[in-house]
Amino acid sequence: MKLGLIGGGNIGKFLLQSINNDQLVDGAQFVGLYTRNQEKANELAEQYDLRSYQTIDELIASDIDVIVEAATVEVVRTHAASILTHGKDLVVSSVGAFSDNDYFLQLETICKEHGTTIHLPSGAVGGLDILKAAKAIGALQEVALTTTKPPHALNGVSLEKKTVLFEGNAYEAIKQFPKNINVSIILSLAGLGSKETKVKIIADPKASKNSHEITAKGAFGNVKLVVENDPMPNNPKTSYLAALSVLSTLKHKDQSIKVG
Ligand SMILES: NC(=O)C1=CN([C@@H]2O[C@H](COP(=O)(O)OP(=O)(O)OC[C@H]3O[C@@H](n4cnc5c(N)ncnc54)[C@H](O)[C@@H]3O)[C@@H](O)[C@H]2O)C=CC1
Ligand SMILES: O=C([O-])CC(=O)C(=O)O
Repeated sequence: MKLGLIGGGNIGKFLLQSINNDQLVDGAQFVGLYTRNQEKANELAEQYDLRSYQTIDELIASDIDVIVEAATVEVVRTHAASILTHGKDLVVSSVGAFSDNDYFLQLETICKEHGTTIHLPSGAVGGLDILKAAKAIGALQEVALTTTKPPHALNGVSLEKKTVLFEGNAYEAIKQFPKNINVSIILSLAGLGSKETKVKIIADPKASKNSHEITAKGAFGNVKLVVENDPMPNNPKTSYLAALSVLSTLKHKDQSIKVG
């Protein structure tokens, strides 16, 4: 499996190290990369033995099977359709790009026309299996997410006390916090949609972890799940689990037996 990477930040570098160096995904290798900073791109290309491209379009046109995005919501919105029409599968980190249902359906149609697949990893949360199972018979009634992070992992403002920065639905949350609340959109996609998924974002100067509390109820009963994430060393905004989940998606992509 020949992989192309967009984005050479935290998640991108973790994937390069895990796949090209540590060979954690059988038969897979990153062979091409685009990231915004060309100097950085060339350094990574040399370090991990792959080709760096000047534009995303050139990377898309190259001889690869799968594009892995680890950049921004905007990059996904701009390039996903082109990636899929070029016959490449797409693995997305910035799942917030799928907050709009019409856009989601548009891409689904493109996938069907071109025989391609979009993979959306669970990211820094869990519990998607429960939401999907309950939704299958329309038995899901309510989903809410409360995300608590230290202020420096949110808007960077220094705060003396715990402060609610946002309260509303996932659709508005990702507009205001595109680098912080992708998790609300994966929960929306598994469950009730971005307009019906409740979100609260709290900055807590005493917090050392990125925590996500998910509650849901329906005909199945109810669930409460708290994920207390350690941040990645070089980007406190991103939890380690988010990077692990992208790696896991790649590891299981073509497996014959699917778990969950
Ligand atoms: N699904 C989830 O649960 C989570 C998703 N994320 C999202 O994953 C994405 C990647 O996260 P990190 O690696 O931690 O971010 P990062 O900020 O460390 O790295 C982003 C990389 O993308 C590059 N970039 C920015 N704009 C670009 C453009 N227009 N074209 C190409 N490259 C561009 C930057 O230069 C940087 O190398 C972010 O959108 C982040 O919000 C992060 C955590 C959890
Ligand atoms: O990494 C996390 O804990 C969550 C995050 O940034 C996001 O969902 O965008």
